[in-house]
Amino acid sequence: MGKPPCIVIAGPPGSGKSTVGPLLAKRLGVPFRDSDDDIVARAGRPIAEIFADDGEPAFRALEEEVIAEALAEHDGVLSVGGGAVLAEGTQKRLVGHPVVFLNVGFAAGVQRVGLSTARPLLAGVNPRATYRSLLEARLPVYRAVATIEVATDDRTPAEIVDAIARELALEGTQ
Ligand SMILES: Nc1ncnc2c1ncn2[C@@H]1O[C@H](COP(=O)(O)OP(=O)(O)OP(=O)(O)O)[C@@H](O)[C@H]1O
Ligand SMILES: O=C(O)C1=C[C@@H](O)[C@@H](O)[C@H](O)C1
Ligand SMILES: [Mg+2]
Repeated sequence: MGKPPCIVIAGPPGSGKSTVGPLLAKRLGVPFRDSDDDIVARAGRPIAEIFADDGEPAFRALEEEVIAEALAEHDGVLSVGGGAVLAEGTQKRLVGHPVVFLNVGFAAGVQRVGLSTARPLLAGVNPRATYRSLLEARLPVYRAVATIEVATDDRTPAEIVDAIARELALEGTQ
């Protein structure tokens, strides 16, 4: 038997992918990876620096590459960067994987991201407006790639892990 498809965690910045992903992996007793960490390790520079030095298209190309590798070889939970699912190649590669969409509303999301410069997409003149339009524009994309959607507002990371584990078990019975 081949390796089971890894569980993918997607969602906008501040939805908690890097927080919930490791907790879910721990609960399931499997390894965890985060595509943003893989990118930083490969480039040897922080994400904001890659955006500034090489531009967003170069970042997106690297992102698609590290995710393709992780999907092929990783046996566990993979959190992907907030914009990763916009790439058509990644959308195709996600088919057959359980994909969890961590949804977050504007108010909770703004509070969580704190609109720091570590997130280059939100480092412009009006980060709140940018964040609002990013949530709106991406919502249908997250929903299209996801097999499970979990609301994260007013839930602790532990409660979110419980909800995902329940949904995954249900999904596994279909
Ligand atoms: N359910 C939650 N309730 C309250 N705070 C949370 C929750 N989930 C995450 N956080 C906090 O929100 C912040 C952002 O979370 P995290 O870094 O996991 O988001 P992310 O989805 O990985 O974002 P990015 O796309 O920028 O990598 C962190 O400070 C984290 O502790
Ligand atoms: O939402 C996005 O487009 C991004 C989210 C982060 O996870 C990083 O991948 C990067 O800052 C871009
Ligand atoms: Mg993250």
